[in-house]
Amino acid sequence: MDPTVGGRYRIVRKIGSGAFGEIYLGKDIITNEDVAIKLELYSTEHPKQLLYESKLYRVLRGGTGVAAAKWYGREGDYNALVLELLGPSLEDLFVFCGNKFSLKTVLMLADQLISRLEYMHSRCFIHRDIKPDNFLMGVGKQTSTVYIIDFGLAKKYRSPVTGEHIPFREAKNLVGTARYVSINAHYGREQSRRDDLESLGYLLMHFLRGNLPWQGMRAAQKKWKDEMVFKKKLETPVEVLCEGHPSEFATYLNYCRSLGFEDKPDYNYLRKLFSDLFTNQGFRTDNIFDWTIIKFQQSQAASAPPKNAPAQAVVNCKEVAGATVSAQASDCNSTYKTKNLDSRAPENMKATVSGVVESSSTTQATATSAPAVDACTTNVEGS
Ligand SMILES: Nc1ncnc2c1ncn2[C@@H]1O[C@H](COP(=O)(O)OP(=O)(O)OP(=O)(O)O)[C@@H](O)[C@H]1O
Repeated sequence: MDPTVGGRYRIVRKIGSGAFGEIYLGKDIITNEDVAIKLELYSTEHPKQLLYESKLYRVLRGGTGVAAAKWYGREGDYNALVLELLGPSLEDLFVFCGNKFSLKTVLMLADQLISRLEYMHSRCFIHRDIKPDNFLMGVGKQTSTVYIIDFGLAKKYRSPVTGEHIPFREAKNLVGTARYVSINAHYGREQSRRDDLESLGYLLMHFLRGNLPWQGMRAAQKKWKDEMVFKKKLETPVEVLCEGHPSEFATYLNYCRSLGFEDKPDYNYLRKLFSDLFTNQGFRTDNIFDWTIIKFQQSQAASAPPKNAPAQAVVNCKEVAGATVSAQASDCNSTYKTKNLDSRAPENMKATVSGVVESSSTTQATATSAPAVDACTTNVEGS
């Protein structure tokens, strides 16, 4: 195909892939700015997926932690969506940091992640696929900002005009990623705001603990594996899941699980829960994440024999490592990428001789459960 998209964005190289298409590093030939270009074959089974996502980007436009969508259209055999280029995902960074984040990093992330969900919910949509791969750090001046991506499974949960909530339903197919979905989603109940927040609770515990009790389950079929994950999730009391960690995490999860289907979550309460803990721990709001420190230590080790005292290192790393992380991120995060790009193959390609292994891959919505977004887009933008 033509290496230029929309007459303005030159495709440079592939940087990722997902269930519905591939993502490329691109360059705006007018401004010279780096961009991300998401491509979907026009004749795929889900030909409207990228169009749907482009509409979500329009609905969410202008929100903190939402990438700017620059262009959407057809280019040859492809649909293309040009986006602001972002940095590494929280999954990349989690692996980079040795499959664990410190309490400080988790609390700094929690604050932003709750706000991302609150914003999306305020625009009438739920995400339905909360997982570490779907949060990316920004680049340049935004290296400390968490961005929310992948709106392929997002669903309008209320009318932007009347405020009417979608009805409660049961016997729905599982939508999302088994490892992180809420218990209600496992039961086949229609998801709402509470489910995004409960998923976020599992994600935070995953970061803190380094794993979740229902990880790594094996079964011959994905359906059975999901059942095993569900069973283990049900059998694990919140207090056991959060054992050895500050009680605020159990409070968070119990609160999410206690919400009714249509309830508006008290986002301020949840943020305060974690910000009070942050303060009580004596942490400082300095945007120094675990990966910032590791990058700083690596750059120190590479340049000179490290003689600095640890305290000195922390003081310096904000300036120094901030720049380093930024430089790496704009180079498409090669430093942080630990996964083979092709490891993002759809679930059915991951079955092994011994069966399906529990992983963090997404279960896609069926065509009927992915709603049309046009009405909301028009209304939200018109309101
Ligand atoms: N704006 C962006 N800048 C840089 N990289 C991006 C951007 N958007 C997405 N990516 C990368 O491309 C990958 C695939 O993107 P995305 O998750 O949106 O696609 P998908 O086809 O919906 O994938 P999935 O199978 O996870 O649902 C992401 O994991 C991320 O690494």
